[in-house]
Amino acid sequence: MKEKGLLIVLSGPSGVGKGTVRKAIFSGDTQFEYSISMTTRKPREGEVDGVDYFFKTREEFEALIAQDKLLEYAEYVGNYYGTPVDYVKETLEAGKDVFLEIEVQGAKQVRDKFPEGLFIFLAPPSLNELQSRIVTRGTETDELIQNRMKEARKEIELMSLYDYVVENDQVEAACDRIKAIVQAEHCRTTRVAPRYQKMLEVE
Ligand SMILES: Nc1nc2c(ncn2[C@@H]2O[C@H](COP(=O)(O)OP(=O)(O)O)[C@@H](O)[C@H]2O)c(=O)[nH]1
Ligand SMILES: Nc1ncnc2c1ncn2[C@@H]1O[C@H](COP(=O)(O)OP(=O)(O)O)[C@@H](O)[C@H]1O
Repeated sequence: MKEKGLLIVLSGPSGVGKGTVRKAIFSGDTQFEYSISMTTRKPREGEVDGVDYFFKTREEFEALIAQDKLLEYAEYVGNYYGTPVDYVKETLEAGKDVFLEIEVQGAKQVRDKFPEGLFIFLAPPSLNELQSRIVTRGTETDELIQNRMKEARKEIELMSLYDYVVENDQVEAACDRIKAIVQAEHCRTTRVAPRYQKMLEVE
């Protein structure tokens, strides 16, 4: 039987650079499969349906919730965001590592369903730097920026629920740390030993 893939959850406050780091990881050769989320948020300029997100109406999203089609979902700054469960399960079963980039409420739900997942918190070098990244991105109004900073403080307090904290000081350095953590997780005794146990049983 094929060994199941690893579920990797990258979370952290809005504006810390999750999207940037994730895109950098997926721009090169990668052994991960990215799970594209569903959202009721309107597309930003340049975002493509089925690439950045699956963009849904609230009615469509609520139907997915009712049909149990989401591994987790959360309402964040007025919009729904959720992870399609079938894609995640099928990809893990196929032995591939699945990479989720989600906010903290969703990460907590995934932790309950997949305690064996690898939970990584992306942290900003400082709160000032976080705010200036959100402002520089220029996609939010002043009111939304204040909302996101309030959320960010609550999220940083939940850091200790994660297995690892990666500081996003430099994008490339953060990517390298994430890849190194995943490599180490693949070598964890509790993951590898069952395979050897099976070998011993056969021989
Ligand atoms: N719970 C959950 N959060 C998600 C999902 N997809 C994206 N998010 C998070 O929702 C938040 C808002 O995302 P977005 O509107 O794209 O703005 P961002 O702050 O630029 O990433 C971010 O923290 C994302 O990581 C998902 O499927 N589930
Ligand atoms: N390591 C970094 N150093 C400086 N700026 C960064 C870094 N990582 C991301 N950024 C910038 O911060 C802003 C927010 O990044 P983004 O990936 O949209 O965050 P998130 O997906 O967490 O909301 C963007 O303008 C991005 O270019």
